[in-house]
Amino acid sequence: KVYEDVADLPRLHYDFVIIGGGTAGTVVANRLTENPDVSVLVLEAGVSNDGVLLSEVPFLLNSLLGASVYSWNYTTTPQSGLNGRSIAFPRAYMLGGCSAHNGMVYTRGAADDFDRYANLTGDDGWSWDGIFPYFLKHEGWTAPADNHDTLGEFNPAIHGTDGPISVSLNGFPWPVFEETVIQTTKELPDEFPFNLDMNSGQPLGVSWLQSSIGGGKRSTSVTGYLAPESIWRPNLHVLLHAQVSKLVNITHNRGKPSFGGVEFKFGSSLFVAHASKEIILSAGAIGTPHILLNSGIGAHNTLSALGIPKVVDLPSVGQNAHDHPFFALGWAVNSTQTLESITQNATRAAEGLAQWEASHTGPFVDSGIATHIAWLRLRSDSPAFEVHADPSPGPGAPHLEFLLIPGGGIAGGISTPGVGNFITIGISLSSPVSRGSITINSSDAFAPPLIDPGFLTSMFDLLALRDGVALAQRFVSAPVWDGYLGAMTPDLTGLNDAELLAHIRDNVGQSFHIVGTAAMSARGAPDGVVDPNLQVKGVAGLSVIDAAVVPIVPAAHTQAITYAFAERGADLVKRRWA
Ligand SMILES: Cc1cc2nc3c(=O)[nH]c(=O)nc-3n(C[C@H](O)[C@H](O)[C@H](O)COP(=O)(O)OP(=O)(O)OC[C@H]3O[C@@H](n4cnc5c(N)ncnc54)[C@H](O)[C@@H]3O)c2cc1C
Repeated sequence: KVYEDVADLPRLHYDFVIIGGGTAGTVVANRLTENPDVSVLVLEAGVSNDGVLLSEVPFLLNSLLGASVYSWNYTTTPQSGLNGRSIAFPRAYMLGGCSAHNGMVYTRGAADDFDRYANLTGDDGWSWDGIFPYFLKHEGWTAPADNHDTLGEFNPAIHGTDGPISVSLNGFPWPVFEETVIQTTKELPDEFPFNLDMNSGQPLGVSWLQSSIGGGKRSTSVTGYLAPESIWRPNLHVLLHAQVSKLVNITHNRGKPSFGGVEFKFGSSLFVAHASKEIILSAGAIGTPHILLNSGIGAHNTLSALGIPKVVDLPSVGQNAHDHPFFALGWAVNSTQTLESITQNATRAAEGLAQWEASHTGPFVDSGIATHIAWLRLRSDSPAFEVHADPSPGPGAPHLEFLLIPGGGIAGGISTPGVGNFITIGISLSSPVSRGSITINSSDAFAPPLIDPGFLTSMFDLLALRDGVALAQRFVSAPVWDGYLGAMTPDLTGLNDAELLAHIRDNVGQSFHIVGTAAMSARGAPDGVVDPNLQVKGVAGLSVIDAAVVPIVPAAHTQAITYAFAERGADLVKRRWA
């Protein structure tokens, strides 16, 4: 049951306390409470997602991201790689976490990404073959909202059909743009080959977009994992508006410190929830290291300077923060068939929403983020490789991602060229070298952490994005774009190299895929925060199960890996307590 008031919560003692009811936390809560003898409390700082239309309707994504009530409203530290800019850093503040608040793009990454995790951790369970069953387990493939013929748009053999998270192809067509993209794969097949399904572990090429949407509605970790059949289990309690500050009640268990309690604030009062078996941190790549640091788990020097009592010296906590830097190119087009036909036409927008409300069909069933995604490698003679060795995990993994968007002014306000009709190629660096950190500068556990994703601090990242700009221009140079494509907006064609690099630094944003801040590493490795079983090193009875454990960001948007890792993480916890 979901509780909105701590006074209604039946008790404060449970077998497991899960911190964060987000993408991963709800998966773990569901799986652990499949055993009726196990009791679980989920503490979620944010608000309810129940009936939040902005979250349910895929096309309202921009408004959702603009609504401060559903966000932690973070801002990064000044980014030296972005010419000193600080950028807004949205993170969901609601049940379901980022799954209720994200762009819904569903991509798994390259098999090479996962095989590298297996090598790094010495645990084959994190390899592509080890994780693949967990992709199938969480996924429930669903027909698109318009029930169009999907033959040739995906490979059914690699998708799950019975899992709780709906995944589908777009359910509203943009035929002129879609045909132009597909024709490009025929005219430039060596550089931009068609790939039937980018989620096979071999993503290279151009594929149709897949999203966590079912029946025209956003599918979230709440609609999937806290559906009525699980949320009414008597052994599962979820408390909203409960912000965790730190772990408390230290004892010792076989020579290791162990925390028996979780301190949280409800209203203006502090409470402690007790876990007799394990505390599971699922507060995400920002919240998890923040709570660890507040609890005395981190670099001793930093903690001492702030007067936080030291519990375990784990210098990797909060380090290794990284995301995919994102940059967009836009062009005017000679067609009225773009997203602007809705976003710049109040009558059509109102009709679209009314159609969605009546039948869950029409343009509002999709996010508008893309029709296709291209995953591409840099040329082997790229100047980027002169400043850094190839950071990609193998030849089957991309360096760059293109979101192919039938409009401008898309999610997050990435490109807002003004009145007219536009298309956008969103360029994201899939294999960033830059690293930053999540740190604290206060002993007040409720003070926000310092978020430094370290964007473009490596020259490799800047040069690779510059190659991305050239590749995007190459993409739209295929003959099929003649007569359709208008002027580039803003026009970068006249910039010299130094001006282009400066323009990239001035305009790069995030992809919202931060990971790595409580990274897993091999047992006995000097770095890392959790071992391959996701237990915090040097602490008893404490695990991390969320995107923070991913040691290197995959060439993918990060919700699919988070679901899959959470499913495996839940299995590991269950096995420990079987
Ligand atoms: C704006 C945005 C767009 C995105 N778009 C996509 C996309 O299109 N496709 C994709 O694959 N991925 C996308 N992502 C990334 C993806 O959604 C995340 O990587 C993934 O959902 C992270 O899951 P998580 O469980 O680690 O964290 P979250 O889902 O963020 O869950 C953490 C939860 O913990 C709660 N919490 C944090 N601190 C505390 C505390 N102290 N006390 C109590 N509760 C706390 C939070 O409120 C939150 O509910 C996007 C992310 C964002 C922010």
